[in-house]
Amino acid sequence: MRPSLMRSASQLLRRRRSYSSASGQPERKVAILGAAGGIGQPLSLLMKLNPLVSSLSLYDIAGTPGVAADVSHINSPALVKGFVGEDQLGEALEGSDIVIIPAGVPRKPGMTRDDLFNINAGIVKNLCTAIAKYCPNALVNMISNPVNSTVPIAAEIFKKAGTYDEKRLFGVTTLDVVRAKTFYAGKANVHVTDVNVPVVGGHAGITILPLFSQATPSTNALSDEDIKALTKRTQDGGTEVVEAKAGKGSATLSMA
Ligand SMILES: NC(=O)c1ccc[n+]([C@@H]2O[C@H](COP(=O)([O-])OP(=O)(O)OC[C@H]3O[C@@H](n4cnc5c(N)ncnc54)[C@H](O)[C@@H]3O)[C@@H](O)[C@H]2O)c1
Ligand SMILES: O=C(O)C[C@H](O)C(=O)O
Repeated sequence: MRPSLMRSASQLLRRRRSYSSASGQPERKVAILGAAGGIGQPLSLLMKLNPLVSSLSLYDIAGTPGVAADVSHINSPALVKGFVGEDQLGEALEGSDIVIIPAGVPRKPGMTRDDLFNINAGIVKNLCTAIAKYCPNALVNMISNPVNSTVPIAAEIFKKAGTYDEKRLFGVTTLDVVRAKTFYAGKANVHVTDVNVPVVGGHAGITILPLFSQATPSTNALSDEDIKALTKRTQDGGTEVVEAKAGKGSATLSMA
């Protein structure tokens, strides 16, 4: 699962050129499902600022008219449309090149990501069924937790619909890489923008495996104990934010 997990939406946007507009510029439609949520809103902002996006489709079960009106005033090329409720899901997805899914419930303190399974599995199942119908060739970025389970659920839905392509389905775990880089830079006292840390595995607790032995720039300044502590902090990064937000959700800004 990991090779697909590490790509960001902007990397995908650069790779994918589906069709060209009259101006000769590639046009790309991005749909965000769960666009009015804690992740959805800053993600909508970032996609609107991305010059590679020509059409931005913001879907949620509530709140998207306001988010779409707000984001649409930003003076960047993407044409923004808001869609609300299941009746408008098909229209929101139609023709999408990339679908990003932060729809679902976040953790509260004391919960594991697996505790979200029952509710988020159903949400993801419905959304992926619609993706298979309305934009079967889209690249799908799964953010909804538990990612270790929602990605296989999406895969099964797409297999059943006959649209599955392992190269088009991504679990978004970039946040683990972001955290590993930040924590390593702080401990090794190197500039964070110079840092690279590969992370393999999944996106929950000990399935998150940051490979600090492969980190660059390399350093002799870190002891085995330091590496253990960095590993644990990266694995528990989500919980650190959930506890700090004290019942008001999980990571949203670092995620987007
Ligand atoms: N992969 C990661 O690294 C990562 C990081 C942070 C959070 N998450 C996960 O992302 C999810 C969203 O987190 P959040 O903080 O944005 O939550 P949130 O509650 O702030 O927002 C979720 C949004 O999803 C919408 N929604 C619910 N059911 C829907 C449906 N059927 N169709 C469309 N939209 C629907 C809600 O209306 C809400 O606007 C959670 O499951 C969380 O655990 C993943
Ligand atoms: O920890 C969570 O519940 C949200 C997300 O998966 C994270 O890593 O921050």
